[in-house]
Amino acid sequence: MDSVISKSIVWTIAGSDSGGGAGIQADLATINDLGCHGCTVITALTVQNSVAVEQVEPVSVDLMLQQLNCLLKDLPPNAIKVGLLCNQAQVNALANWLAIILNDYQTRHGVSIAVVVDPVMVASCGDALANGLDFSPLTGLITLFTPNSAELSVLMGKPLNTLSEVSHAATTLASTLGCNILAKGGDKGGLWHKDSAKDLYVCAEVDRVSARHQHRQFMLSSQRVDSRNNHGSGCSLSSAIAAAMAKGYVLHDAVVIAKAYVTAGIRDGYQLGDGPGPLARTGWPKSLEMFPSIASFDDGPSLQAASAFKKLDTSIGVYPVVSSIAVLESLLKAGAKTIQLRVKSVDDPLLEQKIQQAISLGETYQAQVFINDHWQLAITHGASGIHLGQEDLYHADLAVILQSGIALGVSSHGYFELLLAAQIKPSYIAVGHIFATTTKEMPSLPQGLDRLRHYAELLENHFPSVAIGGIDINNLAAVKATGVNNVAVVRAVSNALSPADAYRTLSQGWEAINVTE
Ligand SMILES: Cc1ncc(COP(=O)(O)OP(=O)(O)O)c(N)n1
Ligand SMILES: Cc1nc(C(=O)O)sc1CCOP(=O)(O)O
Ligand SMILES: [Mg+2]
Repeated sequence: MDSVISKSIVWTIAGSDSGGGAGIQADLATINDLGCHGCTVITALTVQNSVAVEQVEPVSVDLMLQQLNCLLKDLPPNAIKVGLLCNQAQVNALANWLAIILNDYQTRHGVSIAVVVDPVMVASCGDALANGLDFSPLTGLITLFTPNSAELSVLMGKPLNTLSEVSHAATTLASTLGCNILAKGGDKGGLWHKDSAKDLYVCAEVDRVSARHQHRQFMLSSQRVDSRNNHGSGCSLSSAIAAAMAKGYVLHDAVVIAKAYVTAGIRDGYQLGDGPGPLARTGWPKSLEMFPSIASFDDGPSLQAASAFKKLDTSIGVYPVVSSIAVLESLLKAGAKTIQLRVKSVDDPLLEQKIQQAISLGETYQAQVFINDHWQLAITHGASGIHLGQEDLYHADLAVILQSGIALGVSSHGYFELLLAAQIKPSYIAVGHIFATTTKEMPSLPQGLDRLRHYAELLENHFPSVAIGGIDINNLAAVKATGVNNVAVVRAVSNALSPADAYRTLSQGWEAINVTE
């Protein structure tokens, strides 16, 4: 019997690099390395090695369209990366084709296909590949456009020497092309920095991410790797973004995954010819150190803490999140040593009283009581900890919480938010929602167990991890098998006939599950 392997499909519409370091060849290496299947629509044959581009021969528009139509019949894409387009006829034809196909997919299947466009103009050896193209026919069809500083400058028709000039240009381009922009700073333009590889991410509108992270500009900085073996880094970055989106990651996550992938690839890159060598292929990024730091590049606050928040006194295990003081007390009696009070009604007249009672019960039962959201009241009444979501972080005074010596837990929903949370150096990081939940409306989709495994691995040896969302006795073993350290539960305990019994069963179940490597 044929084995059934389900792989996301990424198309790369780009030029062949006979030297194998960039173009279609780098795209395929990246797409395969990140666990997707790559299909190619070749726009040009380039005659090049690591030192020079000797010839560029565009394919005809007809041949480009034949490749697109042939693939569409049998291997439809989950995401598309566009690299070298050689002439205006190719841009126009691709734009017309995409306009019909993307619209058709949206109407017939309710699916939007991500399109990542890397406007290739110059090879890493410095030789020109394409020039003077007008990308405006692609307006409204692109998810992310990824020019480097030199390309952005050509597109805007003026030099961009400072960060604010780059930001202004990227914002203008985002609005004219109707897309998000990743302005890359690797090429010694206005974003270049000798110690860090900085990219400016201009988020216009991104599906399924917190409203807090929309319409924002972020500076993504990775440690600059001092290597000239970076041939194909732009191609690898854009195809890695497309691959991550094909796997269902939101754009914010795809961008940081791709940046980590390229940083690791340059770190281990190697020389083959006399010019810049290719990136190493290091697989799905698993080490937190490879990921960029994220800073606001607009009027939003940058999430950084001067030092680490208090370490947890004990490991948590099953972490009940409750709204009722009666339930909280019954769970403390049943042996819960870490618990959260989560009162969401904004005008609850008993809010402060409930917080005081919860904290005092925690003292009675020698348990850590975390207070959700209400950080000032938590400090005033001496809680063990505070839990804040990504949105809450923008209202809270992290310096004051740090100074109070109280533990801080932070929520995250994907790689981007996990990195923001990690920058604060909290006491634990929660990742959610793992399964569907009715407890709370979420902008994001459920993360699922495969992603939880990635997050748990990324956080290991850095921060305790907590999984939340739809966790109950039926999926407890599968959740623990991901390597996550703790689980937070709302309905599985609070909606039970006896919350105390439900807690005991979950907690004993959790402790009894042996996780083997
Ligand atoms: C352990 C844990 N994880 C996540 C959350 C959710 O926090 P937040 O995103 O701020 O949402 P609200 O709970 O405030 O609705 C949590 N409370 N606890
Ligand atoms: C409060 C909360 N925060 C989530 C997150 O993903 O940040 S999911 C969630 C609800 C969890 O409830 P239940 O265990 O009933 O599914
Ligand atoms: Mg909150």
